[in-house]
Amino acid sequence: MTLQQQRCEACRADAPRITEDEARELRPQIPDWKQVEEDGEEKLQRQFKFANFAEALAFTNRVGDLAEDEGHHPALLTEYGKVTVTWWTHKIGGLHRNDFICAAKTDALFEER
Ligand SMILES: C[C@H](O)[C@H](O)[C@H]1CNC2=NC(N)=NC(=O)C2=N1
Repeated sequence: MTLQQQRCEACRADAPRITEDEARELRPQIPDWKQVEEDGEEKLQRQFKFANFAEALAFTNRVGDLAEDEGHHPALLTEYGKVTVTWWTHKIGGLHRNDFICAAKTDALFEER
């Protein structure tokens, strides 16, 4: 199954961080995302461009709905014509498979907008 077809699992504090090998295998499915380190935590981040603020806000709310459906939540920065989405797993202070699934699902929302 592709990442977009998978569902997030309930993340637990003792959940395993994604391994470098797994990440390397999954990255081609989310080519527009970059892996960043912030406050010592690995995160996935992508900036989406829009025509104006209203479209950026509409997309923001759809990502919010996705987050609620999956029980997994991003950081969202909404600006005029831009939305920066950052996924990581707070409980483990780093990246879990869930974050790759949610990044792929976020791309699907952008593509079907
Ligand atoms: C109780 C609730 O399910 C947990 O706090 C969830 C909520 N959403 C979450 N989102 C993210 N990104 N990481 C988490 O660890 C997390 N935990």
